[in-house]
Amino acid sequence: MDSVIVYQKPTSGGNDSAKIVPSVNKFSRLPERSPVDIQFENIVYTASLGFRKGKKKILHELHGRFLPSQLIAIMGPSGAGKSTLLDILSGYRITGVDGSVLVNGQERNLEAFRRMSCYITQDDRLHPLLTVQENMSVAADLKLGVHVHEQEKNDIIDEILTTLGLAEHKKTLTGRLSGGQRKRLSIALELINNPLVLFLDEPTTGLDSLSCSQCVSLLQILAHQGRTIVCTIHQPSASLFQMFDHVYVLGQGRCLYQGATHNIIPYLERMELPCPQYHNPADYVIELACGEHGQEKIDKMVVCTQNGNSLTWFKSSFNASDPKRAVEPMVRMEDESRSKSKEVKHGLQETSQWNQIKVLLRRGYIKAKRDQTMTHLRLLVNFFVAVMLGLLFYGGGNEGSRTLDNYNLLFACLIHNMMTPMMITILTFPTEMMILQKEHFNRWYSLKSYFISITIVDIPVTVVSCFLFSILVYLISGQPSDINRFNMFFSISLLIVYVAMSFGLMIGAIFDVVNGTFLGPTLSVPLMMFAGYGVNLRDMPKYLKWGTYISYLRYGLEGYVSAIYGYGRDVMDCVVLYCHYKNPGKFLREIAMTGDQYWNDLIALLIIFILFRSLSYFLLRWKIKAVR
Ligand SMILES: Nc1ncnc2c1ncn2[C@@H]1O[C@H](COP(=O)(O)OP(=O)(O)OP(=O)(O)O)[C@@H](O)[C@H]1O
Repeated sequence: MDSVIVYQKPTSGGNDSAKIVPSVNKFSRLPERSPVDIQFENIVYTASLGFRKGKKKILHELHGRFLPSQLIAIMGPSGAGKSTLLDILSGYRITGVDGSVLVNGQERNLEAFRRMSCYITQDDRLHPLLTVQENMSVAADLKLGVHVHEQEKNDIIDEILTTLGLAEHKKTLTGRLSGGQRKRLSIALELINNPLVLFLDEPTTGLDSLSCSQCVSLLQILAHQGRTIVCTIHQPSASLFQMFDHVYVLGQGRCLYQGATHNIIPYLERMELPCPQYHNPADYVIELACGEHGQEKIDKMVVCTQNGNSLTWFKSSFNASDPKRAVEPMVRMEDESRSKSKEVKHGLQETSQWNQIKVLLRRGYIKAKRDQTMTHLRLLVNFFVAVMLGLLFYGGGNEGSRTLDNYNLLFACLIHNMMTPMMITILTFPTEMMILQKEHFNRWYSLKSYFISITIVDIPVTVVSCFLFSILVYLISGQPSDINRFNMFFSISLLIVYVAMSFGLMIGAIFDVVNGTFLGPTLSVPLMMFAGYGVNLRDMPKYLKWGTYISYLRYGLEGYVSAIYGYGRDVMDCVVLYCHYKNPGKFLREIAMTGDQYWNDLIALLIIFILFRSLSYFLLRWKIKAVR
């Protein structure tokens, strides 16, 4: 039966959270599949503390059962293991985990389970440069597939946004939404494919009390429609606490209470730990879990709940030994997942790789258009640096007395083309990585589709900014008026930019912004040393020669020199009495370059680019698995 959802559109501007007033509004998209009963037994989580530092047991042989159509709170003091338990139940954390998770009475099939569940992280990992509508439409295109008609997708989006009180913010950029609105959008995005199970890590953190109760009452409604909704929550107010149907209290990685919310007071009385009058039971139970009333009280509670195994305090209507309920839905669930896998052959994702790439390219294009750093600033920086370098070395390109200056200019161009794209990638990718982890785990797209799309989407801005830089520097500094030489100069610049970006991607995929910003330039210094600029390639000590083969800057510099001075360039002008290097051949001999290595350098750069790109893909794949 369809249930009723309760949000009314605000009537005028101002703080909308104060105006989302319950009203009658039908949320027709009820779960079409059977409800999900989650049971877990003997869950142990052991975290590795690092090389030779041993291990730490975080969760201790936990048991528990979460029923469908209930809003469940995992509560406990900070560090009790709430997020860890949620990660394990959602299937996000798989390393270091022992014990079993049962879905409708049968061992969980992680793939089938992921198809019907979603995980909403504590920090709202959203694309700030997309509007609410754009975010929703990308999610719909990725999660509903191409067989769903556009109009149907829009109806679904409208319904969800209206339900969650976001309809009037459709055109607002996500970055400008309030904390509560962002939280609701995070939920809205995952509701698009109508999951049966929702896991939310601290959905109320950072929200004011009204937004908190709105968020929880929304979850309550969604749960009562047949979904199983599990949230971690820190220390709810008394009124918020009452909104949950079921509570699971954790302390020191063990279960102190599991049962209906209204049974917690009788439970505490039975334990001879009565909740003081006028005291919020949630506060009191957290005090107990913290050990404020003594360690023996914690131990006593763990024994009484059998570490989560006891079902005594579940609501009275619950019948644990209903075999029909335990098996039948699971059979249907398996059937659904089988029939689904017959019609969709895209791995865990709902749509084909081609569609994923298409949608991600569309999203990438919108982001690039609005991005101040990656697009506008990048174009501006290239323009200004090119003009400044051009003016500094004005007209020196064909002047025999300034050959060494011109060589310095080529090196400066090399460093610019390396540093700017590398640093931008190192600084921006870790934020993208957080969103990628969430969206990839929630099966929006495969890593391959994501990687292909970020490689393609950046091409126009990269090519335009590199071309702008190259042509300005080339013309202002008076390099040879030869279109072939310019093309050679531009091609080397573009390859250096791409190699540097891939290098930045490798660092950004593994390290955070702080470590990445340190490592990027630090690792680039030896590469500069081996470029053959300070110490030329002939004078490089034998035992360090290998460095010149692996430094992509060496191929860049050699390629530039070949483009400008190689291939039989004529003697240059000389406006003073004596120009030592007016003969390009003499200059090339002096810097130990032959000037005819352009194609070798180009191929070497291409190979390094392909190598770095492939490596960054594998590092990304490894990182995504390693965090789990
Ligand atoms: N990979 C890890 N290595 C070492 N310790 C870990 C690791 N993961 C979790 N822990 C520890 O396990 C404990 C539980 O962490 P968890 O994040 O689950 O707590 P929590 O109850 O969600 O806390 P909070 O409410 O503060 O978020 C903490 O003491 C944490 O330091």
